[in-house]
Amino acid sequence: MSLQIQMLGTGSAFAKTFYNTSALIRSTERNLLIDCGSTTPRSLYDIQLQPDQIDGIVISHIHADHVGGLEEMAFRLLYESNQKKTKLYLTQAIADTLWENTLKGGMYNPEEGYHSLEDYFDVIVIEEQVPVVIGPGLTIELVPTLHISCKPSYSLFINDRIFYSADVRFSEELLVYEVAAKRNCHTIFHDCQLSGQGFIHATLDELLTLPEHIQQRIYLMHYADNMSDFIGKTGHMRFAVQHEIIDLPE
Ligand SMILES: O=c1ccn([C@@H]2O[C@@H]3COP(=O)(O)O[C@H]3[C@H]2O)c(=O)[nH]1
Ligand SMILES: [Zn+2]
Ligand SMILES: [Zn+2]
Repeated sequence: MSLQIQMLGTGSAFAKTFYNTSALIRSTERNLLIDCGSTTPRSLYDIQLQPDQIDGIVISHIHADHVGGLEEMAFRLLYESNQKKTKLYLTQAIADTLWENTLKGGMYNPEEGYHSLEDYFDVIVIEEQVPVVIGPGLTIELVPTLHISCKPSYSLFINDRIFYSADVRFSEELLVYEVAAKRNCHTIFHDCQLSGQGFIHATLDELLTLPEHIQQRIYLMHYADNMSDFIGKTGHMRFAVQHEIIDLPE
């Protein structure tokens, strides 16, 4: 079973030379999008992938750099792809707030029969910390992690062996004990704030405190436009490169 991840974007919320951080998991039978930020539809256009070629979208939290492209995806499926609905994987906490506080403004249209998230997406509510089968050889698990204290936010385990942080504060406990020791993840995609204090994201300095054997598994993502100033200064960690396709071991 072949599994690949293609980084659709590797930039922070405010980056202008990189798209918002988002990834495409490509398994033999499924294309699963992790997050769909404001710039994600443009990135999909670059790689010649149409919205109707995406089998599902999993949402980590509702900042615009992670969900700002959902309205375009849904409207294009509706008006350009014969009312096709894509699967939307999220927790109940995210589902409630995503519609009421983010999408309803542009998408509520009772005259045409569009009242809720379910009118646009095939909504699949998933429990926290319960692996869900997406397709043959592909499972995901959403685990609650700390980003903005008042907002629900999740990181992902893919097939239990790949960790994708989305947006999190640095947590040595999570990375050393859960991700590395307990789950023995071979590949880690982690957000990285390159400079300044990390109030809501992991900073490069914090990630550099991790042991070498964990750093070696880390691809840095969600970085700012000055990323090139930090090439060679990331210890044993690599920068994920936009649009690169990474083969994931079994
Ligand atoms: O309490 C807050 C709320 C937001 N912000 C900024 O807005 C951005 C929103 O997307 P993000 O989560 O990728 O990154 C966030 C930060 O850059 C912040 O610094 N502190
Ligand atoms: Zn973000
Ligand atoms: Zn965020």
